[in-house]
Amino acid sequence: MLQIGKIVKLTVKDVRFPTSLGQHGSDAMHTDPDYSVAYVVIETDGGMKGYGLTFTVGRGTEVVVCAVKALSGFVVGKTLEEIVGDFRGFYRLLTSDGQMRWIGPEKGVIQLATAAVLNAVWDLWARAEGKSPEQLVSCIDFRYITDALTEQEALVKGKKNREQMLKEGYPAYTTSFSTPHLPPWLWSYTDTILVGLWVKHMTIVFIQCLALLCVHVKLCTDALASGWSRFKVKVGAELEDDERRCRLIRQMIGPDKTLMMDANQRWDVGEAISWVTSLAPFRPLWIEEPTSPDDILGHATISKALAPLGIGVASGEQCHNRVMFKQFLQASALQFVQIDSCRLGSVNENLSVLLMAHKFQVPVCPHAGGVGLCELVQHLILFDYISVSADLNNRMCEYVDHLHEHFTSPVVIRNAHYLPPKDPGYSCEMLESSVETHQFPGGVVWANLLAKAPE
Ligand SMILES: C[C@H](O)[C@@H](O)CC(=O)C(=O)O
Ligand SMILES: [Mg+2]
Repeated sequence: MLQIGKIVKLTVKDVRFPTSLGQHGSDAMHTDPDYSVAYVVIETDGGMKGYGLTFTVGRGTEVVVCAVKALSGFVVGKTLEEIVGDFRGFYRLLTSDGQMRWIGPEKGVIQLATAAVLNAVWDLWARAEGKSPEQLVSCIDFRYITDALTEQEALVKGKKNREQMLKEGYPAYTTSFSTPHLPPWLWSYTDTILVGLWVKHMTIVFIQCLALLCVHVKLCTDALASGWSRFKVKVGAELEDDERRCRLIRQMIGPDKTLMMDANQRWDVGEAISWVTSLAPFRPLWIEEPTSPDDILGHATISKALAPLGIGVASGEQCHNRVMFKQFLQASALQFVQIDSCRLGSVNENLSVLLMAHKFQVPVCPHAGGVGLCELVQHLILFDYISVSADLNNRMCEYVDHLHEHFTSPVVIRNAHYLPPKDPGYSCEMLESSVETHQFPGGVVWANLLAKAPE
C-alpha cells in the first residue's frame, strides 16, 4: 500500500439540492424531498483526499453534520495504515465507543454519520491500493451475527465474472424511467404524463396537454428504446389511483417487462396485504417497504400472504444495521435484500449483509434512489456479483436519473446496465462548484431560494 501519511483534517458540509421544487424523488411518505448529503472530505498530511457522503432528504442534514463532527476525533490523527490494519477494530471504535453508542447503537443519525465518515475512508483506501478477499473480510464486525454467518464462511473465493461485467455491465432498473417527468415518483407525475397516448385523456385535456404528451411520449418511448426493461412505481397513497397508474404502466410496458412497486412504509400489515392483493393483476415482482422498516415479523406475515400471488417483499433502504438484516433473513421476511451504501455502516457492514444474503440465497437488489447512491452502490453490487453471488437471476440495481452531473466520476449507464467505474476511489467526490453553490443555507442556490420564500 502507498504510504499516504496521517489524516490531519476532516471537513463536513450540508449540501442540498432543491428537488422538492419539481417533487422529484417523492413517494407516499416523503412528499417533498430535497435530495441532500452530509459531504465529508478527509485529508492527509501528504495532501491526499478521501471523499464520503451520506444521503438525506433535506431538513435534518444539519443534525447528521453534527454527528459527523462528533465522530471526527476518531479519524483525525490516524494513518490510513493504522485504520485498515485493524479495520474491524476501527469500525467498532466508531460504532461502539462507550459514550457515543448511547445515541445509537448502530442506528439512526449516528449510523448515517458513521457511513459518511467510513465511505470517505474507503474512498481514500481505494485510491491507494487494491484489496484481497481476506482483507475485505477482516473489515467486517461479526459481533451479533455469528449465529447466521461465521468468518470462515465469509471467506468466499473470487469468481471470474469480471470480464463479463466490463463488457455488459450490471443490470439496472429505473425508478424514473424517463427524465424528468415520468410516472413513478408518486406525487409529481400525472396520468396524462404517464401514458401519454391514452385517447381518453387526450380528449379531456387535449389542448393543455398536447405539448406535454408529445414530450413525454417521446421520453417514455426513449426509455423503452434505450433498453429499460425493469421499472419501479411508487404506490400507497390512494388505492384507486394506484390501480389506475399500475394498469396504465403495465399496458405501456407490455406483459414481459418487470414491474416493481414501492410503498415506502405506508401501510399496516393487514392493509399491506389487501392493498397489494388488489394490485396483483399488474404482476409486480416485489412490493417494497410495505410497512414499518423495523417490523420483521410483519414483513414475514406479508411475505407469507403474498407468496401465492408470486409477489415478493423487498426492503433495506431504511434497514439500519446487519443485525436487522440477519433477523429479516432468519425470519424469511424478505425475498429481496436492498442494501444501502449510506444507511448501513459503509462498505464494512454492507459486506456482512451481502455475505449473509448469499448464505440465505436471497437476491440483493441495492437501493439507489437518492443523490450519490447510484455512484456508491454500483461498487458494492459489482463486488457482490464478481466475488460473492455470481448470479444475476432476479438481481438488478436501482437507477435514478437525478443529479449525477454533480459528481466528478458519475455513473455510466449503457443499455440499462451499470458499466463498471474506471476511476480509482468510491466515486463520491463531488464537483467543488456544486458543493459550493448548493451548500445549505449559504450557497447561492439556497440564498436565492430562501430570499424568495414567504416569511
Ligand atoms: C425519498 C426517496 O426518493 C425514496 O422515495 C427513494 C426510494 O424509496 C427508492 O428509491 O426506492
Ligand atoms: Mg424505496
